[in-house]
Amino acid sequence: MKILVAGGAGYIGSVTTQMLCDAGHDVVVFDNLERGHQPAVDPRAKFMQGDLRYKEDIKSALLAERPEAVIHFAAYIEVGESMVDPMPFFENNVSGSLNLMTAMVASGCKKLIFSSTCATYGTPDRIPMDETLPQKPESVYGESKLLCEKIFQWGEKIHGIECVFLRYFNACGATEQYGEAHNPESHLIPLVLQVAQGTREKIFIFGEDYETRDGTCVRDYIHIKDLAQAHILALKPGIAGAFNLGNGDGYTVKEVIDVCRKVTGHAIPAEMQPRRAGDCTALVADATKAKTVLGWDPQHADLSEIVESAWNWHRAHPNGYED
Ligand SMILES: NC(=O)c1ccc[n+]([C@@H]2O[C@H](COP(=O)([O-])OP(=O)(O)OC[C@H]3O[C@@H](n4cnc5c(N)ncnc54)[C@H](O)[C@@H]3O)[C@@H](O)[C@H]2O)c1
Ligand SMILES: O=c1ccn([C@@H]2O[C@H](COP(=O)(O)OP(=O)(O)O[C@H]3O[C@H](CO)[C@H](O)[C@H](O)[C@H]3O)[C@@H](O)[C@H]2O)c(=O)[nH]1
Repeated sequence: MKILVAGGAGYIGSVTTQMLCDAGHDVVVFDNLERGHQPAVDPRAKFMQGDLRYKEDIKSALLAERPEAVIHFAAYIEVGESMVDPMPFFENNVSGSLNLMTAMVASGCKKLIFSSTCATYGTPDRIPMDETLPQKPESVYGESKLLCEKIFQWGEKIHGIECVFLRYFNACGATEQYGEAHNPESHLIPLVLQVAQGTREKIFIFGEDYETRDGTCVRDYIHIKDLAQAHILALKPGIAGAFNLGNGDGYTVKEVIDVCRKVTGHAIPAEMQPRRAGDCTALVADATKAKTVLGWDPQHADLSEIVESAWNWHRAHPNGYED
């Protein structure tokens, strides 16, 4: 298939592009490079620099390329940042998505796969979390993603654009070629690995007073190769709706740091800090629907293996994509 990947120069987009190319798809990456890296774009894909906030950029890209499907990763992604400076999240995530859907209608593209998130649920009433839970986001980031889902649902109903919402839990890990290089970095595992690499003195733990087994937040960490695989499966005609993507194993922040200590052999000093605004207590997936409907079969569920893949990438690329 011919596929346009919006945000394909970013972390999850780069690995998904790599795996789409491996599977023989014809890929066009559309990215403004504000948070992504051109060297992270698989050379087998065509690269187009453009910004979803500018209607004409995406409309002309879709009219020129006429992809059969769009995979949409392009967004601002940090929960903490969204609680300090909220409006850019609505501008980029919501109006960018609105412009994308408008351009898809104009170009006749009938399939969208959207990077949604477990942050759209907020702290759930029960764990593990399936797709029937109410969506009550606790952060601006989560709210912005929920608004996108709603826009896309109307696009599906009225314009017949088949929409898949992949609600990821916490993406992590790397392939040999592509890994996580956000600047500044905010995600737990790469920050912990920076301590092991000696570029950061210690890791701050945001909150020790949550109602969890050791007081720190619980998350479900999922390898980006497994995430990427779900996008490929979701391309199949007839697949639509929301799918939670996680392993179903919850790890506290302290447990993640311990796994990183074992993998790296580094002591990794940690210091307690107050809670970070917008963080939910515990988010763990029930991915039964993805397994049964998509045929999704995650292959890299072991957290030590995930951390090891990230550690290998960071050691091979100590300056991320800046070399
Ligand atoms: N990383 C996670 O754990 C996680 C979890 C759940 C959902 N998600 C979602 O997955 C998607 C990808 O996340 P990521 O970690 O790869 O993020 P990322 O920041 O690495 O990648 C996002 C990419 O989109 C591009 N982009 C942003 N706004 C753009 C715009 N207006 N026009 C064109 N390009 C634009 C950036 O330059 C970047 O290359 C995001 O939508 C995010 O909300 C991520
Ligand atoms: O220096 C740090 C960084 C993070 N954490 C904690 O580690 C956990 C994971 O935090 P991340 O920043 O790595 O990930 P988030 O769970 O905040 O967010 C990720 O998953 C979300 C869904 O929950 C969103 O989709 C978002 O895009 C994606 O970045 C949280 O409890 C956070 O408070 C720390 O204690 N110290």
